[in-house]
Amino acid sequence: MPAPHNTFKAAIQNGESQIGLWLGMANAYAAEICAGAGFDWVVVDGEHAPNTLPTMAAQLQAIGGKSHPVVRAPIGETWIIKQLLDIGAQTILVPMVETADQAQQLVRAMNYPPKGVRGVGAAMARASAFNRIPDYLTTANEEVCLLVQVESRAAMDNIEAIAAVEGVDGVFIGPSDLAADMGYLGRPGVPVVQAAVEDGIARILKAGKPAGILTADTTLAQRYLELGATFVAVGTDVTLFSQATSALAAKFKGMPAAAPAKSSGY
Ligand SMILES: O=C(O)C(=O)C[C@H](O)[C@@H](O)CO
Repeated sequence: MPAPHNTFKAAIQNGESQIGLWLGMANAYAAEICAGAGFDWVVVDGEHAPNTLPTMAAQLQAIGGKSHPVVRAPIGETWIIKQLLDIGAQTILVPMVETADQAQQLVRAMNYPPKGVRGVGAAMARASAFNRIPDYLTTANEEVCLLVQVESRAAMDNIEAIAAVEGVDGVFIGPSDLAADMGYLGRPGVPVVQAAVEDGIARILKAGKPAGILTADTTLAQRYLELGATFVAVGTDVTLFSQATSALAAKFKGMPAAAPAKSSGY
């Protein structure tokens, strides 16, 4: 019995659009609700949400097979990736990747020897169904999926080199951090940033790798899909919840509905 088949990895490799939602509430109940909404993938965010390994594990259990969980590491450290894989994440999103060397290190972190340096602890790991998947160790490498984030000018300059690294399964553009690095903090929608994003998507695709992004702007999301982006997240649980509760309170309290912050793009 092999490691679970990574349907998300297969889908993006086949060019099948995957629509996602970002999870920032760091809560298993909220994750279960969102996973049942119908999104192809959901991001358990270890970078910007108040998550710990136990909270991320609980969310993976709650999500179950309702949607494909993509777990974002807080940073691309080998030991962190090892722990995320062991709690059962098969698809890992790593922020702030700027060079091919970094990407190569991340590929090694994702894979068991001899391909990589992932530590062998599967006998105690949720990833192996607590040692109930007899062939986990010999099949796991095929089913992990590494998504790297390019979100700075330096990273954008290196897109081809990063995408060319064998074992990088997708390249995600981070528009908020890219805008900040370009001098447009909080303004990912300005034309010069959008031009860089569109150029980046085209170059990722030309390099033969799936492209991904996050935007809560429906028009932009459709544009990115038309440009060929494959894994596109179209909102976050936090923003949806915050805006819906504010609007409901305003409706009954006779308050003016607060305009959602335009600074994030999601
Ligand atoms: O820089 C970005 O944009 C991203 O990395 C995506 C979102 O901002 C994400 O960080 C939401 O928390």
